[in-house]
Amino acid sequence: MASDYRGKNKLHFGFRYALSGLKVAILTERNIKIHFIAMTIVCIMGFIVGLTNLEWAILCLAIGAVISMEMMNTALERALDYVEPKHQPAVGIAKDISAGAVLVTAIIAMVIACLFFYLNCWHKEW
Ligand SMILES: Nc1ncnc2c1ncn2[C@@H]1O[C@H](COP(=O)(O)OP(=O)(O)OP(=O)(O)O)[C@@H](O)[C@H]1O
Repeated sequence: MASDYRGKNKLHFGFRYALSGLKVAILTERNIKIHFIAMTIVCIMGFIVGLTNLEWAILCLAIGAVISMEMMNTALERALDYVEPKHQPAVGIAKDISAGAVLVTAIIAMVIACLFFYLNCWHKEW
């Protein structure tokens, strides 16, 4: 389909490939499924405690950052597995750093979510 992609429908095909990547990531990656479940729980809790518009915007950015980072981590892992299937310390370090980036983003998102829930539960005039 390379010729189609290079043709006038480039934008359409680019979007289709991106959606297909998202679908593969959700279906095949356990961690991404966990992130989506966590996102659903956080959103339900957000509705329950009544987050403000600004809090929702910040939370959406944090959730988007975690899921995007996990997808980039998956892409890197797959590319490295293809390029270097054998055990190679440099590959291990690259994968660990990439996984560390996901962890940092996920911790920050969790802190933001906990802070908003705390502020809305204990410091709100009901
Ligand atoms: N080719 C390799 N050479 C050296 N170490 C590797 C290699 N592949 C994986 N590792 C080590 O094993 C760890 C797990 O790698 P793997 O590719 O299995 O990721 P994963 O467990 O599927 O990660 P995730 O849970 O994020 O999908 C890496 O973080 C790295 O430390």
